[in-house]
Parts: sequence; C-alpha cells; structure tokens
Amino acid sequence: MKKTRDTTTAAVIIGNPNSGSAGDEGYLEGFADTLRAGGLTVEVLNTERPDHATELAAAAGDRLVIAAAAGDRLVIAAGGDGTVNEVLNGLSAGATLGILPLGTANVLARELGLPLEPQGACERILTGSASRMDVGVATDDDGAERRFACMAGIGFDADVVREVGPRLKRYLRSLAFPLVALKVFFRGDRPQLHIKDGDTTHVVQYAVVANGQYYGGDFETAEDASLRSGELQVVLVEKVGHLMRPDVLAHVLAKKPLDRTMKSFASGRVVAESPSGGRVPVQIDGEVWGRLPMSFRIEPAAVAVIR
Ligand SMILES: Nc1ncnc2c1ncn2[C@@H]1O[C@H](COP(=O)(O)OP(=O)(O)OP(=O)(O)O)[C@@H](O)[C@H]1O
Repeated sequence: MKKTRDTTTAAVIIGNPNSGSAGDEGYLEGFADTLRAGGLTVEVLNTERPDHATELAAAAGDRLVIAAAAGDRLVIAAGGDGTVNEVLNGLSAGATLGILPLGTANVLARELGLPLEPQGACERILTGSASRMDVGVATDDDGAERRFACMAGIGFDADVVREVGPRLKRYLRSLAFPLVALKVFFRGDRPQLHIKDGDTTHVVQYAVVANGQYYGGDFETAEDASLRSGELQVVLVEKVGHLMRPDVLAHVLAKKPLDRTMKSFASGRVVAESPSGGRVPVQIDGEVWGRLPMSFRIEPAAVAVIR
C-alpha cells in the first residue's frame, strides 16, 4: 500500500455502532488496526446517542493536539451521512476530516470519490490527500446554526425523513424512503414556500439547497453542484406533483440531475420562509433539523477533508 500520511499523524475514529454496516462496537477496531499498521496513532470513540458524535469531535480537538504533537490531526467519521454531519458540526479548526462510509447512502463519500467499501476507504485515509471543501450553513429563526456537507431539503423530503425515523429505516432499509415518499406524496398538504435570493422571491412547494451533486445515494440534484464551487445550487420544485410526471420520473430514475427538469440557480445565500406560517420541516444531510424560517449560506473551503 502506498502511504502518504505522516507517521506523526494522530486520529480518532468516531463511529455509530448502530449505523448500516457497522453492527457492533468492536467492528471499528478492525479499521483502527489497519490505520495503526500504516503508522498512525488511533483511538476509537463509539457514539452512544444522537448528537454524541458532535461532542466527541469537539472534545477530540484537544486530545489530538497532544497526541499528534506537530503532526496532522484526523477526525474520522465512521457511519452514514448522519454521523458525518454530526462530526462536521464538532470538527475543530486545524483538524482534517476523514470518512469511513458505513451507512446506506454514503452521499459525501460518493461526492469525494472515496471507495465505498470500508476497508478500501480506510486505506484511502492512509494514502489520500487532504484538500478543502465548501460547507453549507443553515441558520434558524433563533440564530442556531448547523453545517451541512451534502444538502438541505425544505418541505417534501424533510417530511419523508421525519416519517421514516430510525426504526423503519432499520426494518425496511433502502425501501423505507421510496415507500414513505409515496405515502407523503398522496397525503398532499403542501404549504407554499418562499425562497428568496437577493431581491428575487421564488414561490414553490419544495426546494433542495445542494452543496454537492449527489442525493440519497447516486441520484443527482444539480449538475453544477460541487464541493469546491464556492456556491450553493438551489433546485426549485414548483409543485411536488411534477415529480410524478412520467418524463420527470424517468429522468430521476435514470439518475440524471433533477435541475435539468426543474428551475434552479446558484447563490451564496438564500432565505426560506413559509408565508402561511405552516410548519415546514428542513432536513440537513438526511436528518430533520428544525423548520422554517431558515437561511442557508455557503462557507467556501471551510474544511479540510481526505479524498
Ligand atoms: N449510538 C447511537 N445510538 C442511536 N442513534 C445514534 C447513535 N449514534 C448516532 N446516532 C444517530 O443515528 C443517526 C443515523 O446515523 P447514520 O446516518 O450514521 O447511520 P445510518 O442511518 O445507518 O446511515 P444512512 O443515513 O446512510 O442510512 C445519526 O444522525 C445520529 O443522530
């Protein structure tokens, strides 16, 4: 194996033992051993509850400064995109993000071109190079902020994520989202959303604010979305019913970018509101995070990541 990582590098692996392919707490030690064999100092930290990965990532900052002395500090998120998002939200300045994709969709890993098979991804942590990626930041009405690596979904898909929940996801696996999406689709009840880009207001029923191109696996939102574009791509779905039009559905199922059939624009900051005051949820990297009103901005090159 070609190794480029300095042996003064110290790493923590922060993992969700309940995610997709992980299975148990000892599982992550196997990957730690591979990294140790590559010369790194590695500690495994298992999450015990939602949001724990953010706390562990924040606390890992100081531990790694001591362990790495003058070397690189890696914080490796082991799990699905939910775990990656939590780690991203606790990552200290000066630490580099690594990813062991153990979820079902692994959207950020796809975006970065990482091997999706975990042992291969582990080897990439030893041999890959660190480069900077943009992150999106959502800000709610109370001023609370949440970073996102891949996307924020406003309305329809956030309703689906909320109804799927962890148990259904465990039982139905990749079938959970399409089945619940159909249920939410036929229920109707879709408040109007205002998506504001400077002085322009777009009136829609559903919108995706994309930092990267992929969605829910290898489906695509916006052709021009990239982790290094310095912009967010906003895809607007005027009526959710349009997603069921045969031409649109065929296009989506063929894994072609949604923005070729829907209106979209690039922006550094957008504001989303529900003029009727309806409760419109927002999903961030596949987990529900609050509801409208909310603003979304890009932080260009905010984080170093191994690819
Ligand atoms: N130890 C834990 N117990 C219960 N929930 C956890 C634990 N650790 C993390 N979580 C929660 O589980 C959510 C889902 O985790 P994650 O996305 O990593 O796995 P996944 O659901 O298998 O992957 P995917 O999203 O690709 O299907 C996270 O957002 C997090 O809040």
